[in-house]
Amino acid sequence: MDSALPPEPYWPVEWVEDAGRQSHVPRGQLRLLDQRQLPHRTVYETYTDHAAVAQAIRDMVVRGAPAIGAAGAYGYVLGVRNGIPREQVYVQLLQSRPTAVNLEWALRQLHEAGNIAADKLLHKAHALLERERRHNWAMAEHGAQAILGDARLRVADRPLRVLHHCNTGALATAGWGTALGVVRRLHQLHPHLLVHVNETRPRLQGARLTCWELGQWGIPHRLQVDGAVAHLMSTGQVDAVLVGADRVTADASVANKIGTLTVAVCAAHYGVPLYVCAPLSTVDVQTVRGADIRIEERDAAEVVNPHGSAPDSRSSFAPVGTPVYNPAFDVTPAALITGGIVTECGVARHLERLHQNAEHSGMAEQLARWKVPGA
Ligand SMILES: CSC[C@@H](O)[C@@H](O)C(=O)COP(=O)(O)O
Repeated sequence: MDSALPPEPYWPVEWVEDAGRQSHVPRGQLRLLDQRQLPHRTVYETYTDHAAVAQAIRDMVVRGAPAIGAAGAYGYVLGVRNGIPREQVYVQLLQSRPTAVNLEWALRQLHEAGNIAADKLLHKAHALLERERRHNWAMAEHGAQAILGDARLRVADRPLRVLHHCNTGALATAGWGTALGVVRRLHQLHPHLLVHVNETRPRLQGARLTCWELGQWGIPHRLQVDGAVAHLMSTGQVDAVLVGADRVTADASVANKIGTLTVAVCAAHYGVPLYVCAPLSTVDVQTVRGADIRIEERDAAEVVNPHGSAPDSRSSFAPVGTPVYNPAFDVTPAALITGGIVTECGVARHLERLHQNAEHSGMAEQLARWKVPGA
């Protein structure tokens, strides 16, 4: 496999340099693809201050754990460039969304670098994004090989059928993708593939974004409502489940988009292997148990109106004023992750290999404390 990540037709998070001469003050702006408008409109917005970036993350202009990490890093650069106190910039960005650890991880890389100049911070943000993209690519290879090597998944006379929840493609990662990155690589190696796409209520990341990306990549797919999962599995229509993660704790619990736990329970019940695909930047060993993860609760409008705007009597599914509970994520315990956790260093069933390959010295120590399913 070529080690260079192929270019994407679109970059959801990108720093755009201003024309003109270089200076020690980083010129340029952050450009985000407004994911709220997909699949029908491809609109880019530009950002020159950190508060607007924090708002864009909150409003899900950009979403997906690694992508909000990258956007947050560039937001931090903008804040420092604009002379705002670093602590204020850090806290404001950090508070934009609480569950995905990648945002905190990326912000800390910059905030803990000390009082360095904004142009040096910009280099760090670029390096961070490049590294995430490379890791996605490595993860795709590990995941695809693991699935092709999984004896339970050897099918000859029909497509290999994988189920995916939410969106974990290039849009969610600012690069190749995590779980969908594995799907992309799998499709290159084994084109006889069908992806069952969960629509992913309430924000419909599956229907709007995953179907859009799979369509661009030419990967066969079919959309279903989230409630169809048990039926699909009970009728033998799913060979494996692939999902991403927003935070993986020390006990290998996985926070991911609401509905993942339902998929995992069904998969375990019907003996369908479930793979979680996440870079090590999503592993948070400081959080010991899944129950300790802070789950973001979002606005009621998202549940009663698929476009998320304040519902009126015409746009609301439910009677106006209906009380709503809208947790954005749930937590799947390690016992239900029956395939493994795919990272850029290998599949977490094989802990020894993870240690050997861990790129960063500190990571090996962290992984030693990480209890991995099946290890
Ligand atoms: C590579 S993305 C992994 C997760 O971030 C993804 O599965 C997810 O839950 C995204 O949630 P979102 O609320 O759209 O940001």
